This record gives sequence, structure tokens and C-alpha cells, in this order.
Amino acid sequence: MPRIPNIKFNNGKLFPVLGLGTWQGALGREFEVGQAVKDAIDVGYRHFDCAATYRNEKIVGAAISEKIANGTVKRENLFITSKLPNNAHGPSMVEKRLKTTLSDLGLDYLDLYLVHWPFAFKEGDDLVPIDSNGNIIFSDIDYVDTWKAMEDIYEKGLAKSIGVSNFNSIQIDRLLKHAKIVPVTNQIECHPYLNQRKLQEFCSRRDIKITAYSPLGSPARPWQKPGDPDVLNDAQIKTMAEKHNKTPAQILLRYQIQLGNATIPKSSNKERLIQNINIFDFELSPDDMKFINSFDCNGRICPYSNAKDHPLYPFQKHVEY
Ligand SMILES: NC(=O)C1=CN([C@@H]2O[C@H](COP(=O)(O)OP(=O)(O)OC[C@H]3O[C@@H](n4cnc5c(N)ncnc54)[C@H](OP(=O)(O)O)[C@@H]3O)[C@@H](O)[C@H]2O)C=CC1
Ligand SMILES: O=C1CO[C@H](CO)[C@@H](O)[C@@H]1O
Repeated sequence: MPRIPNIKFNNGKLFPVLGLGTWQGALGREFEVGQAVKDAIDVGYRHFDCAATYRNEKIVGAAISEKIANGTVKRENLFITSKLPNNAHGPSMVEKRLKTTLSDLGLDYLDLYLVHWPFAFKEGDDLVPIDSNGNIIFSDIDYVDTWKAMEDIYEKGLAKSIGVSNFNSIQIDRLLKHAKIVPVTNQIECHPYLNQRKLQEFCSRRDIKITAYSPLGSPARPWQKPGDPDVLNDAQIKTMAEKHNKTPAQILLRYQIQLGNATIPKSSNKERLIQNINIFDFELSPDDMKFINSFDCNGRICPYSNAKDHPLYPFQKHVEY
């Protein structure tokens, strides 16, 4: 089994640089995640990236519990992340929502809890509340207030680390002006077409690690259109893969590791799970890295366009990074 290295968070906690994404992008394949989690544990994964909005935490939790119960793995050797959904940003909601996630996952603490997006939706039962015109119902709760409640759950030990996701540099800067606890990570989209160099440098100066989501370009995302960028099939990535006797996916994942990021590719195929974890036995040269860096073209594939009119939408045109 390959040994997965850790990086150290600003609070001293260790974070495995490779984890399994559990968002089942492809419609109709939602139930594959349980087997994927069990296969992943069997082949050596210990870090799992979950979220309430993936609507599958009970399935993920059952798989984890089975592997703990049958002695394959111990809880203390797992690293489990989940994320606060946008409809639970109210400070009085945060602990309650986290406890639902803990109950769904069958855990009594998380290793990492993230604010999934900087913008909030109307509180209630709907993860994504919609009005009669089909628009998302926004809320104006400020992520600074949400963060105070995140600090409380950290202090209670319900999450061993806390962080953010999809925050831009201006939002992180503002958060830090009010925060007692610096987020350990910003989980953001990152792959060669959107390598996030400036945001990574910005975060690195504040000792905030990047967790790269959609590192393979999220090829099964439901909103994909013909002709959209497809980094896994990039001819130059394929050539580099041949040169290293690796697959394109392994090149894309190794790229993240050498950028200094953690990354969380999703797969529900056992062979690809094994492939994706076998990236610690080769190295991209400085020239390879420079070449892949040159592919950057602001090629965002997870823009959450339905929320683009929210005042706290992070990817507004005037925001550079
Ligand atoms: N914070 C946030 O807002 C977001 C977080 N995420 C997180 O990041 C994770 C990963 O991102 P995601 O968008 O799922 O996309 P990825 O870039 O991880 O791509 C996943 C897709 O790639 C395929 N795949 C996996 N391995 C290989 C391989 N070796 N060769 C060829 N194809 C492969 C998978 O198919 P198959 O399963 O058939 O192998 C799946 O269709 C998510 O699952 C989620 O946990 C994602 C988006 C937003
Ligand atoms: O994590 C995620 C996976 O994809 C979802 C669908 O847009 C996003 O909302 C989310 O950020």
C-alpha cells in the first residue's frame, strides 16, 4: 500500500495530501459512494472529503462504520472532512448542523469542518431553497458571524480543525481581520486550466493550505457541455503521462502534490482508486511543472452560476483571485 504523506496545518494537525472526494457528480450514480469508500479504505485511503450537500453522508458513514467495526481501520487513523451547507450559516445553526452531519457519518468528531461557500441561503429544511421563479432564496448572513460559530465548535472539540472553501482573497483577508482562529485550509477548484497560483501564494503567506478540488477537471459534472475543457484528455498531458509511464490522472494529481496542495479526486472504480493513490513513486521535473503551469487559462468548471447574483459570490469579475 502506498504511504500517503501529510502536510502540517497552522494548528499543528497533520493532513493527508491525498483523499477521496465523495461528491457523486454523475446523476444516477449517487449510491456508488458506499462501495467506493470501502474499496478506498482497503487500498490505503484514510482521508475522506464529505459534505451535507452531497446528500450521501449516511451512506459514507455506514461504509466507514463497517470498516471500523470489522477492524480494517481505526477512527484515529482516519481524516474526515465535512462542510457546513449554505442554508445553515446562522450562528445558532452551525453546531446543530454539524451534529446532524456527525450523526449521519456515525462519528463523534470531525477532523475538519469547512464553510462550504462564503454566501448563505435561507435557513430551513431545503439545502438549496428555491422560490416560485426557480431562483435560489439568498440570505444576507455574513460569513464573519458564521466563522465565530465555527470557532465555538472548534473550541468544543467537535471539529479538530476548521477552514473555508471557495473563498476569494478579499473574503479571506476580511475574515482574518475578525478571526481568533485562522482557517487551516481554503478548499478551491484547482487543475492546470485554473491553477490558482495567486490565491495559493496569498493563502500560503497566511499559512493557509490549499485543498484542490476537481483536480481531474470533474469530467462527470452534471452541467458539462460538449466542447467544454477536458484536462484529462489534454494531448500535452497525455504526452507527459507517456514520458513518465503514468496515466494522465496520475500526472494531474502529482501536479497538485508538487504545487504543495492536498487534493481529493473522486472515483468509484477500484482500479482508478488504486491508480490515483500511486503517485508517490515519481516526480515531475521543474520543466514539467513550468510547462503545466503555462496551461492556466481561467478555465473554471465549478462556478456555481445559480448563486452569481449573491453579494458574497466569490468569483465576481472585478475580483482578481
Ligand atoms: N468545495 C467544493 O465546492 C467542491 C468540492 N468538491 C470535492 O472534490 C472532489 C473531487 O472533485 P470532482 O468534482 O468530483 O472531480 P474530479 O476532478 O475528482 O473528477 C472525478 C471524475 O473523474 C473520474 N476519474 C477518477 N479517477 C480517474 C482516473 N484515474 N482516470 C480517469 N478518470 C478518473 C471519475 O470517474 P469514476 O468515478 O468512474 O472513476 C469522476 O467522474 C469531490 O468529489 C468533492 O469531494 C468538488 C467540487 C466542489
Ligand atoms: O462541492 C460541491 C460539488 O458540486 C456542487 C454542485 O454545484 C457544488 O455545489 C459544491 O460546491
